[in-house]
Amino acid sequence: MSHCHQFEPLHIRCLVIVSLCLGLIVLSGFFHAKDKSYSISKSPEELLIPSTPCHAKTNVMFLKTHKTASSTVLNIMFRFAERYNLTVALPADQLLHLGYPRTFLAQFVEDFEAIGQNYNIMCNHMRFNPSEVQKVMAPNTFYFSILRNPIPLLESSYIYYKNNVPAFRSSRDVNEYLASPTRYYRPEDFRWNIYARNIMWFDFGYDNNAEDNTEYIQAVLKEIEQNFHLILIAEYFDESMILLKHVLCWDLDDVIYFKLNSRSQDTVQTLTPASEERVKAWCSLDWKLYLHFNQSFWRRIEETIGLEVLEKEVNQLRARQKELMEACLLEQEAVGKNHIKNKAFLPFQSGAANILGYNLRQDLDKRMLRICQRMVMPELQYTSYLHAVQHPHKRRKQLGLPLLWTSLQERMQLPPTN
Ligand SMILES: Nc1ncnc2c1ncn2[C@@H]1O[C@H](COP(=O)(O)OS(=O)(=O)O)[C@@H](OP(=O)(O)O)[C@H]1O
Repeated sequence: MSHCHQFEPLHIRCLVIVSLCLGLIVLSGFFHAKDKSYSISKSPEELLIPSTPCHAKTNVMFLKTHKTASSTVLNIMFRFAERYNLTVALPADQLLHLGYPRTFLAQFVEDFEAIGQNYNIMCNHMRFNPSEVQKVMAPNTFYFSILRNPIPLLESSYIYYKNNVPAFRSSRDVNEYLASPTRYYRPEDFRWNIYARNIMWFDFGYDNNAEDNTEYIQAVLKEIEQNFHLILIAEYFDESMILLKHVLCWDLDDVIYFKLNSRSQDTVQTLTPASEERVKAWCSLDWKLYLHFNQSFWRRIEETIGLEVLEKEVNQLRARQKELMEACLLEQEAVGKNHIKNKAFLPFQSGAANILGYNLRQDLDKRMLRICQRMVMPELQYTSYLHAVQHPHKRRKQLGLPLLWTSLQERMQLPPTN
């Protein structure tokens, strides 16, 4: 600073620099006025360019399809709901899903009779039924969903539902099942066999055993395009999050995530090339659904943000994710079910899968603990927790997990619910 007093031009330059800095600080405060729940360093470039000049959309419906990375999206949605104090359309009473696999009805939502069409967020599993969803969600709601390549999806589904799906139970492994699916699959076993064929088609509300007919498929694709504003692709999860963030006008921080509901590598089976081809034929409705929306996903990127911005922002997302993982996690990765120390964070285990979870660092202060807990909170625990917060007078959901709610809450050190 002493240089500033020596030479007049330098003095003026210093003044200009100081006022510029002050201006920047004020501006950055203005553009980032929304409560940032954790502070991750921002580059000077980011401070100069306001990331959200538009208005964040807060009425959002996410159709949670099965085995498509949808639990990670649900966690993002729940955190967003908490940040803005939004009302979530949660499963009623002891339901953990919105009536799935029954076709959705508004009465499956907790307190629908009292709250009516005033929910902001809806994202638990359901079988889509637009007219009933519209009774719950406001007319200006944004609808989106996610699809995954049916080949890895079927393998994931096979392992996860191994013990429940008759078609899976009676085959030795996924390759054997795919070698002659009709030997194991009986459409009459409707309740469980939905996971064994065209599960995404079913989740969108259609008949997963329908004939593969071009006219019918085109009609369904058109209807989905009318009902949904955006369809994401699990294989391009980070790209999907960036597109979502732009379309919803959310902050980058809103779409930072830790991968949830993944499996240990030793519970993944390898499909033979022949099996991969068979999935395309056996699940041809899902295959066509996926091909169609994979194309429109990339078209949408080109029409909106473009590949250059996409790449830049995907890198930013990964950098922030890494920062947050270092801040929150004991190990820098997900760990097997037997290595999860705090059983309150144990994800629901199913079939032959070892579903991974996370261990938090021991030295987190209160604020970071709150943030990190939410990043790793599995679907059922988070659903149950939000249900208790939103509906304090209702009976708490019995999770069927080893812990009772009270000890779950104590161990997670979550804030009181009323
Ligand atoms: N971010 C991200 N990117 C790519 N893939 C991801 C991501 N998050 C979760 N996953 C994978 O999604 C599978 C779990 O899907 P769901 O959470 O939808 O399953 S569930 O229906 O709710 O049980 C599960 O797949 P499998 O591991 O093959 O079973 C997860 O690994």
